Amino acid sequence: MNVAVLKFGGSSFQRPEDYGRVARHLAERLADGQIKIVAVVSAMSGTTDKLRSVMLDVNDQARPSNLDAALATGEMLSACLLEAAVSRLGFAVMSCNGYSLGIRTDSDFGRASVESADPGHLIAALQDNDVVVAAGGQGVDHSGRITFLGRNSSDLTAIVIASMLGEHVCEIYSDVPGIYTADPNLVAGARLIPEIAYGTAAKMSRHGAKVLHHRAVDYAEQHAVTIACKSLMNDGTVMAGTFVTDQGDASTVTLARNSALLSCRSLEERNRLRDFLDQREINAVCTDGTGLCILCDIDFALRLLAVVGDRSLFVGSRSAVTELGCTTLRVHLEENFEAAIARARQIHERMYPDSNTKPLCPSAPMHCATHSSLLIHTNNAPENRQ
Ligand SMILES: Nc1ncnc2c1ncn2[C@@H]1O[C@H](COP(=O)(O)OP(=O)(O)O)[C@@H](O)[C@H]1O
Ligand SMILES: N[C@@H](CC(=O)OP(=O)(O)O)C(=O)O
Repeated sequence: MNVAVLKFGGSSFQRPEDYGRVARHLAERLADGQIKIVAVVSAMSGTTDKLRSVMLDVNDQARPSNLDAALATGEMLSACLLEAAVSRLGFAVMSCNGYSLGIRTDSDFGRASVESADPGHLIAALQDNDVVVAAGGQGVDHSGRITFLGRNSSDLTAIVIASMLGEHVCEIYSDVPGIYTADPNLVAGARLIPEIAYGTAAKMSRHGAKVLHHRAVDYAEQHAVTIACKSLMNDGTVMAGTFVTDQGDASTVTLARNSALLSCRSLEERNRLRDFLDQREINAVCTDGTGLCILCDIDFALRLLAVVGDRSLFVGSRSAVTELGCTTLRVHLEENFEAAIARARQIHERMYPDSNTKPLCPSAPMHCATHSSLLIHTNNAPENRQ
Protein backbone atom coordinates (compact mmCIF):
# COMPACT_ATOMS: atom_id res chain seq x y z
CA MET A 1 0.00 0.00 0.00
CA ASN A 2 1.40 3.38 -1.05
CA VAL A 3 0.64 5.92 1.68
CA ALA A 4 1.28 9.67 1.61
CA VAL A 5 1.66 11.24 5.06
CA LEU A 6 0.72 14.93 5.14
CA LYS A 7 0.64 17.20 8.19
CA PHE A 8 -1.40 20.39 8.37
CA GLY A 9 -0.59 22.69 11.29
CA GLY A 10 -2.71 25.26 13.07
CA SER A 11 -1.67 27.88 10.54
CA SER A 12 -3.59 25.87 7.89
CA PHE A 13 -6.79 26.09 9.95
CA GLN A 14 -7.54 29.73 10.65
CA ARG A 15 -11.26 29.44 9.83
CA PRO A 16 -13.72 26.51 9.59
CA GLU A 17 -13.74 26.84 5.75
CA ASP A 18 -10.08 25.84 5.75
CA TYR A 19 -11.07 22.22 6.46
CA GLY A 20 -12.88 22.15 3.12
CA ARG A 21 -9.83 23.63 1.38
CA VAL A 22 -7.52 20.97 2.84
CA ALA A 23 -10.09 18.23 2.04
CA ARG A 24 -10.16 19.33 -1.62
CA HIS A 25 -6.39 19.05 -1.75
CA LEU A 26 -6.56 15.52 -0.35
CA ALA A 27 -9.21 14.67 -2.96
CA GLU A 28 -6.90 15.85 -5.74
CA ARG A 29 -4.09 13.71 -4.37
CA LEU A 30 -6.40 10.69 -4.34
CA ALA A 31 -7.58 11.26 -7.90
CA ASP A 32 -5.26 8.76 -9.60
CA GLY A 33 -6.35 5.99 -7.24
CA GLN A 34 -2.75 4.97 -6.53
CA ILE A 35 -2.38 6.14 -2.95
CA LYS A 36 -4.01 6.33 0.44
CA ILE A 37 -3.48 9.30 2.74
CA VAL A 38 -2.79 9.82 6.41
CA ALA A 39 -3.47 13.49 7.23
CA VAL A 40 -2.11 14.60 10.60
CA VAL A 41 -3.71 17.75 11.98
CA SER A 42 -3.02 20.30 14.70
CA ALA A 43 -5.65 22.22 16.58
CA MET A 44 -7.08 25.29 14.87
CA SER A 45 -4.87 28.33 15.21
CA GLY A 46 -4.99 29.75 18.77
CA THR A 47 -6.97 26.81 20.23
CA THR A 48 -4.22 25.29 22.37
CA ASP A 49 -3.52 28.61 24.10
CA LYS A 50 -7.24 29.10 24.78
CA LEU A 51 -7.63 25.58 26.21
CA ARG A 52 -4.61 26.09 28.44
CA SER A 53 -5.83 29.41 29.71
CA VAL A 54 -9.36 28.21 30.48
CA MET A 55 -7.96 25.21 32.36
CA LEU A 56 -5.68 27.42 34.43
CA ASP A 57 -8.57 29.82 35.12
CA VAL A 58 -10.49 26.94 36.64
CA ASN A 59 -7.48 25.63 38.55
CA ASP A 60 -4.06 27.21 38.22
CA GLN A 61 -2.63 24.11 39.90
CA ALA A 62 -4.34 21.67 37.52
CA ARG A 63 -2.43 18.41 37.42
CA PRO A 64 -0.21 17.95 34.35
CA SER A 65 -2.15 14.83 33.32
CA ASN A 66 -5.38 16.81 33.53
CA LEU A 67 -3.88 19.61 31.43
CA ASP A 68 -2.62 17.17 28.79
CA ALA A 69 -6.05 15.58 28.42
CA ALA A 70 -7.57 19.04 27.95
CA LEU A 71 -4.98 20.24 25.40
CA ALA A 72 -5.32 17.06 23.33
CA THR A 73 -8.98 17.88 22.70
CA GLY A 74 -7.94 20.73 20.35
CA GLU A 75 -6.40 18.25 17.93
CA MET A 76 -9.21 15.72 18.48
CA LEU A 77 -11.79 18.27 17.36
CA SER A 78 -9.64 19.33 14.43
CA ALA A 79 -9.37 15.69 13.27
CA CYS A 80 -13.17 15.35 13.47
CA LEU A 81 -13.62 18.51 11.40
CA LEU A 82 -11.28 17.31 8.67
CA GLU A 83 -13.00 13.90 8.69
CA ALA A 84 -16.31 15.72 8.19
CA ALA A 85 -14.92 17.80 5.31
CA VAL A 86 -13.40 14.79 3.54
CA SER A 87 -16.50 12.64 3.94
CA ARG A 88 -18.58 15.47 2.49
CA LEU A 89 -16.58 15.00 -0.74
CA GLY A 90 -17.62 11.36 -0.85
CA PHE A 91 -14.40 9.66 0.25
CA ALA A 92 -14.11 6.88 2.81
CA VAL A 93 -12.46 8.47 5.83
CA MET A 94 -12.07 7.95 9.56
CA SER A 95 -10.23 9.86 12.25
CA CYS A 96 -8.02 8.57 15.05
CA ASN A 97 -6.73 10.23 18.20
CA GLY A 98 -4.18 9.42 20.86
CA TYR A 99 -6.25 6.46 22.09
CA SER A 100 -6.13 4.65 18.75
CA LEU A 101 -3.02 5.88 16.93
CA GLY A 102 -0.68 3.25 18.37
CA ILE A 103 1.80 5.82 19.73
CA ARG A 104 2.94 4.79 23.22
CA THR A 105 4.73 7.38 25.37
CA ASP A 106 6.23 7.75 28.81
CA SER A 107 4.25 9.63 31.46
CA ASP A 108 6.17 12.93 31.26
CA PHE A 109 2.98 14.96 31.02
CA GLY A 110 3.46 18.29 29.26
CA ARG A 111 6.05 16.92 26.86
CA ALA A 112 5.89 13.15 26.77
CA SER A 113 8.47 11.14 24.82
CA VAL A 114 7.55 8.55 22.23
CA GLU A 115 8.58 5.08 23.37
CA SER A 116 7.07 2.85 20.70
CA ALA A 117 4.79 2.97 17.70
CA ASP A 118 2.51 0.13 16.59
CA PRO A 119 1.13 0.59 13.07
CA GLY A 120 -1.52 -2.17 13.39
CA HIS A 121 -4.55 0.04 13.91
CA LEU A 122 -3.55 2.58 11.25
CA ILE A 123 -2.90 -0.13 8.66
CA ALA A 124 -6.31 -1.66 9.34
CA ALA A 125 -7.92 1.78 9.07
CA LEU A 126 -6.15 2.42 5.77
CA GLN A 127 -7.42 -0.85 4.34
CA ASP A 128 -11.02 0.33 4.77
CA ASN A 129 -10.55 4.02 4.02
CA ASP A 130 -9.04 6.39 1.45
CA VAL A 131 -8.01 8.84 4.16
CA VAL A 132 -7.20 8.44 7.84
CA VAL A 133 -7.06 11.69 9.78
CA ALA A 134 -4.79 11.61 12.83
CA ALA A 135 -4.92 14.04 15.76
CA GLY A 136 -1.39 15.39 16.25
CA GLY A 137 0.68 15.93 19.37
CA GLN A 138 -0.70 13.07 21.49
CA GLY A 139 -0.22 9.49 22.56
CA VAL A 140 -1.06 7.24 25.50
CA ASP A 141 1.10 6.22 28.41
CA HIS A 142 1.36 2.74 29.90
CA SER A 143 -1.73 3.34 32.03
CA GLY A 144 -3.79 4.31 29.01
CA ARG A 145 -3.84 8.02 29.90
CA ILE A 146 -3.65 10.55 27.11
CA THR A 147 -0.32 12.41 26.92
CA PHE A 148 0.64 15.63 25.13
CA LEU A 149 3.91 15.55 23.16
CA GLY A 150 4.59 19.27 23.72
CA ARG A 151 3.91 22.57 21.99
CA ASN A 152 4.01 22.39 18.19
CA SER A 153 4.49 18.64 18.36
CA SER A 154 2.06 17.56 15.62
CA ASP A 155 5.12 17.55 13.36
CA LEU A 156 6.49 14.77 15.54
CA THR A 157 3.27 12.75 15.22
CA ALA A 158 3.51 13.01 11.43
CA ILE A 159 7.11 11.82 11.33
CA VAL A 160 6.39 8.95 13.75
CA ILE A 161 3.47 7.84 11.56
CA ALA A 162 5.51 8.07 8.34
CA SER A 163 8.22 6.00 9.97
CA MET A 164 5.82 3.39 11.42
CA LEU A 165 4.25 2.93 7.98
CA GLY A 166 7.68 2.54 6.35
CA GLU A 167 7.35 5.75 4.33
CA HIS A 168 10.53 7.67 3.54
CA VAL A 169 8.96 11.09 3.06
CA CYS A 170 6.65 13.16 5.23
CA GLU A 171 5.04 16.35 3.91
CA ILE A 172 4.63 19.19 6.42
CA TYR A 173 2.30 22.00 5.32
CA SER A 174 2.21 25.41 6.99
CA ASP A 175 1.66 29.06 6.10
CA VAL A 176 5.23 29.29 4.73
CA PRO A 177 6.54 26.95 2.03
CA GLY A 178 9.70 26.00 3.88
CA ILE A 179 12.59 26.96 6.10
CA TYR A 180 14.06 30.40 5.49
CA THR A 181 17.27 32.05 6.61
CA ALA A 182 15.09 33.98 9.10
CA ASP A 183 11.37 34.12 9.88
CA PRO A 184 9.99 35.48 6.57
CA ASN A 185 7.11 37.12 8.45
CA LEU A 186 9.57 39.29 10.37
CA VAL A 187 12.64 39.68 8.16
CA ALA A 188 11.85 40.90 4.66
CA GLY A 189 15.03 39.67 2.95
CA ALA A 190 14.80 36.12 4.36
CA ARG A 191 15.71 33.49 1.77
CA LEU A 192 14.17 30.08 1.25
CA ILE A 193 16.63 27.25 1.92
CA PRO A 194 16.06 24.49 -0.67
CA GLU A 195 17.75 21.70 1.29
CA ILE A 196 18.94 21.66 4.88
CA ALA A 197 20.56 19.03 7.07
CA TYR A 198 18.57 17.57 9.96
CA GLY A 199 21.12 18.84 12.50
CA THR A 200 20.89 22.43 11.29
CA ALA A 201 17.09 22.42 11.14
CA ALA A 202 16.88 20.94 14.65
CA LYS A 203 19.29 23.55 15.96
CA MET A 204 17.21 26.33 14.41
CA SER A 205 14.13 24.87 16.04
CA ARG A 206 15.80 24.62 19.46
CA HIS A 207 16.60 28.34 19.13
CA GLY A 208 13.02 29.31 18.34
CA ALA A 209 12.37 28.73 14.62
CA LYS A 210 8.83 27.47 15.00
CA VAL A 211 8.45 26.07 11.51
CA LEU A 212 9.47 22.50 12.51
CA HIS A 213 9.54 20.86 15.93
CA HIS A 214 13.06 19.89 17.03
CA ARG A 215 12.04 16.44 18.24
CA ALA A 216 10.33 15.79 14.90
CA VAL A 217 13.55 16.63 13.06
CA ASP A 218 15.59 14.39 15.37
CA TYR A 219 13.13 11.51 14.92
CA ALA A 220 13.20 11.99 11.15
CA GLU A 221 16.98 11.78 11.15
CA GLN A 222 17.02 8.66 13.33
CA HIS A 223 14.45 6.92 11.11
CA ALA A 224 15.67 8.24 7.72
CA VAL A 225 12.49 10.14 6.88
CA THR A 226 12.93 13.10 4.52
CA ILE A 227 10.79 16.09 5.54
CA ALA A 228 9.26 17.96 2.61
CA CYS A 229 8.07 21.40 3.77
CA LYS A 230 5.23 22.83 1.68
CA SER A 231 2.42 25.34 1.69
CA LEU A 232 -1.13 24.91 0.36
CA MET A 233 -2.13 28.24 -1.15
CA ASN A 234 -5.67 29.67 -1.06
CA ASP A 235 -6.16 28.85 -4.75
CA GLY A 236 -5.35 25.18 -4.07
CA THR A 237 -1.85 25.21 -5.56
CA VAL A 238 1.04 23.80 -3.57
CA MET A 239 4.37 25.54 -3.07
CA ALA A 240 7.16 23.12 -2.24
CA GLY A 241 10.02 24.83 -0.43
CA THR A 242 12.53 22.88 1.64
CA PHE A 243 13.73 19.30 1.93
CA VAL A 244 15.20 18.36 5.28
CA THR A 245 17.71 15.60 4.60
CA ASP A 246 21.23 14.68 5.65
CA GLN A 247 22.85 17.51 3.74
CA GLY A 248 22.69 21.24 3.09
CA ASP A 249 23.46 24.17 5.31
CA ALA A 250 22.90 27.88 5.63
CA SER A 251 23.61 30.72 7.99
CA THR A 252 20.40 31.68 9.76
CA VAL A 253 18.92 34.01 12.36
CA THR A 254 16.25 32.65 14.67
CA LEU A 255 14.06 34.35 17.21
CA ALA A 256 12.57 32.84 20.37
CA ARG A 257 9.97 35.35 21.48
CA ASN A 258 9.33 34.19 25.04
CA SER A 259 12.52 32.73 26.43
CA ALA A 260 12.78 32.32 30.19
CA LEU A 261 15.70 33.99 31.97
CA LEU A 262 16.79 32.53 35.31
CA SER A 263 19.33 33.99 37.67
CA CYS A 264 21.16 31.22 39.50
CA ARG A 265 22.96 31.61 42.82
CA SER A 266 26.32 30.36 41.57
CA LEU A 267 28.11 29.22 38.46
CA GLU A 268 27.98 25.64 39.75
CA GLU A 269 24.22 25.80 40.12
CA ARG A 270 23.86 27.37 36.69
CA ASN A 271 25.97 24.66 35.04
CA ARG A 272 24.15 21.91 36.89
CA LEU A 273 20.78 23.22 35.77
CA ARG A 274 21.96 23.59 32.20
CA ASP A 275 23.18 19.97 32.17
CA PHE A 276 19.93 18.81 33.76
CA LEU A 277 17.93 20.54 31.01
CA ASP A 278 20.33 19.40 28.31
CA GLN A 279 19.77 15.76 29.30
CA ARG A 280 16.08 16.36 28.68
CA GLU A 281 16.69 17.91 25.24
CA ILE A 282 15.81 21.41 26.44
CA ASN A 283 18.01 24.13 25.03
CA ALA A 284 19.28 26.57 27.63
CA VAL A 285 22.20 28.95 27.16
CA CYS A 286 24.42 30.51 29.79
CA THR A 287 24.44 34.28 29.84
CA ASP A 288 27.00 36.59 31.44
CA GLY A 289 27.37 35.99 35.15
CA THR A 290 25.12 33.30 36.54
CA GLY A 291 22.17 33.70 34.17
CA LEU A 292 20.57 30.84 32.31
CA CYS A 293 18.14 31.39 29.47
CA ILE A 294 15.75 28.62 28.38
CA LEU A 295 14.92 28.83 24.69
CA CYS A 296 12.44 26.02 24.01
CA ASP A 297 9.77 23.93 25.77
CA ILE A 298 9.55 26.72 28.35
CA ASP A 299 6.46 25.64 30.33
CA PHE A 300 7.68 22.07 30.55
CA ALA A 301 11.19 23.20 31.58
CA LEU A 302 9.96 25.54 34.32
CA ARG A 303 7.75 22.81 35.72
CA LEU A 304 10.65 20.33 35.68
CA LEU A 305 12.83 22.75 37.58
CA ALA A 306 10.11 23.30 40.15
CA VAL A 307 9.65 19.55 40.43
CA VAL A 308 13.31 18.96 41.21
CA GLY A 309 13.11 21.63 43.87
CA ASP A 310 15.50 24.16 42.39
CA ARG A 311 15.22 27.61 43.86
CA SER A 312 16.62 29.52 40.89
CA LEU A 313 15.15 32.91 40.46
CA PHE A 314 12.91 33.32 37.46
CA VAL A 315 13.79 36.80 36.23
CA GLY A 316 11.25 36.97 33.43
CA SER A 317 10.67 36.66 29.73
CA ARG A 318 13.22 37.76 27.17
CA SER A 319 13.30 37.55 23.39
CA ALA A 320 16.36 35.66 22.20
CA VAL A 321 17.89 36.22 18.79
CA THR A 322 20.30 33.53 17.67
CA GLU A 323 22.83 34.00 14.94
CA LEU A 324 23.60 30.54 13.59
CA GLY A 325 26.58 30.91 11.31
CA CYS A 326 28.23 27.93 9.71
CA THR A 327 30.93 27.95 12.37
CA THR A 328 29.61 30.16 15.13
CA LEU A 329 26.57 30.53 17.34
CA ARG A 330 25.68 33.76 19.13
CA VAL A 331 22.63 34.40 21.27
CA HIS A 332 21.50 37.96 21.95
CA LEU A 333 18.89 38.57 24.62
CA GLU A 334 16.55 41.51 24.20
CA GLU A 335 14.07 42.97 26.67
CA ASN A 336 11.19 42.92 24.22
CA PHE A 337 10.03 41.46 20.94
CA GLU A 338 10.37 44.71 18.95
CA ALA A 339 14.03 45.07 19.90
CA ALA A 340 14.57 41.41 19.01
CA ILE A 341 13.03 41.88 15.55
CA ALA A 342 15.27 44.89 14.93
CA ARG A 343 18.30 42.87 16.02
CA ALA A 344 17.33 39.92 13.81
CA ARG A 345 16.96 42.20 10.78
CA GLN A 346 20.30 43.82 11.45
CA ILE A 347 22.09 40.47 11.76
CA HIS A 348 20.41 39.08 8.66
CA GLU A 349 21.37 42.16 6.68
CA ARG A 350 24.99 41.65 7.71
CA MET A 351 24.80 37.92 6.92
CA TYR A 352 23.26 38.45 3.49
CA PRO A 353 24.22 41.98 2.38
CA ASP A 354 23.00 41.28 -1.13
CA SER A 355 20.34 38.65 -0.73
CA ASN A 356 19.99 38.14 -4.49
CA THR A 357 23.51 37.02 -5.25
CA LYS A 358 25.24 35.69 -2.15
CA PRO A 359 25.37 31.95 -1.49
CA LEU A 360 23.30 30.73 1.46
CA CYS A 361 26.34 29.84 3.52
CA PRO A 362 28.77 32.61 2.53
CA SER A 363 31.73 31.64 4.66
CA ALA A 364 31.87 27.88 4.43
CA PRO A 365 31.30 24.90 2.14
CA MET A 366 27.90 23.16 1.97
CA HIS A 367 28.74 20.62 4.67
CA CYS A 368 29.75 22.79 7.58
CA ALA A 369 31.55 21.52 10.64
CA THR A 370 29.62 21.57 13.87
CA HIS A 371 29.75 24.89 15.63
CA SER A 372 33.20 25.42 16.97
CA SER A 373 32.35 28.09 19.47
CA LEU A 374 29.48 29.16 21.63
CA LEU A 375 29.49 32.90 22.01
CA ILE A 376 26.69 34.29 24.07
CA HIS A 377 26.03 38.01 23.86
CA THR A 378 23.42 39.37 26.18
CA ASN A 379 21.92 42.79 26.45
CA ASN A 380 20.18 43.95 29.57
CA ALA A 381 21.03 40.82 31.48
CA PRO A 382 20.35 41.54 35.14
CA GLU A 383 23.98 41.85 36.09
CA ASN A 384 24.47 44.49 33.36
CA ARG A 385 21.70 46.69 34.60
CA GLN A 386 22.15 49.59 36.99
N1 LIG B 1 13.39 30.29 9.76
C1 LIG B 1 12.06 30.19 9.55
N2 LIG B 1 11.60 29.77 8.35
C2 LIG B 1 10.26 29.66 8.14
N3 LIG B 1 9.32 29.98 9.05
C3 LIG B 1 9.74 30.39 10.27
C4 LIG B 1 11.13 30.52 10.58
N4 LIG B 1 11.23 30.95 11.85
C5 LIG B 1 10.00 31.08 12.33
N5 LIG B 1 9.09 30.75 11.39
C6 LIG B 1 7.63 30.82 11.59
O1 LIG B 1 7.09 29.52 11.59
C7 LIG B 1 5.73 29.66 11.21
C8 LIG B 1 5.20 28.31 10.79
O2 LIG B 1 5.21 27.47 11.90
P1 LIG B 1 3.87 27.21 12.72
O3 LIG B 1 3.18 28.51 13.03
O4 LIG B 1 4.17 26.31 13.85
O5 LIG B 1 3.03 26.47 11.59
P2 LIG B 1 1.95 25.37 11.80
O6 LIG B 1 0.90 25.98 12.68
O7 LIG B 1 1.41 25.14 10.41
O8 LIG B 1 2.62 24.19 12.38
C9 LIG B 1 5.76 30.70 10.12
O9 LIG B 1 4.53 31.39 10.04
C10 LIG B 1 6.90 31.60 10.51
O10 LIG B 1 6.46 32.82 11.06
N1 LIG C 1 -1.26 21.76 20.21
C1 LIG C 1 -0.10 22.14 19.46
C2 LIG C 1 -0.39 22.01 18.04
C3 LIG C 1 0.76 22.07 17.13
O1 LIG C 1 1.57 21.20 16.87
O2 LIG C 1 0.76 23.24 16.59
P1 LIG C 1 1.31 23.64 15.14
O3 LIG C 1 1.33 22.41 14.25
O4 LIG C 1 0.35 24.66 14.71
O5 LIG C 1 2.70 24.16 15.35
C4 LIG C 1 0.33 23.54 19.87
O6 LIG C 1 -0.27 24.55 19.52
O7 LIG C 1 1.28 23.64 20.56
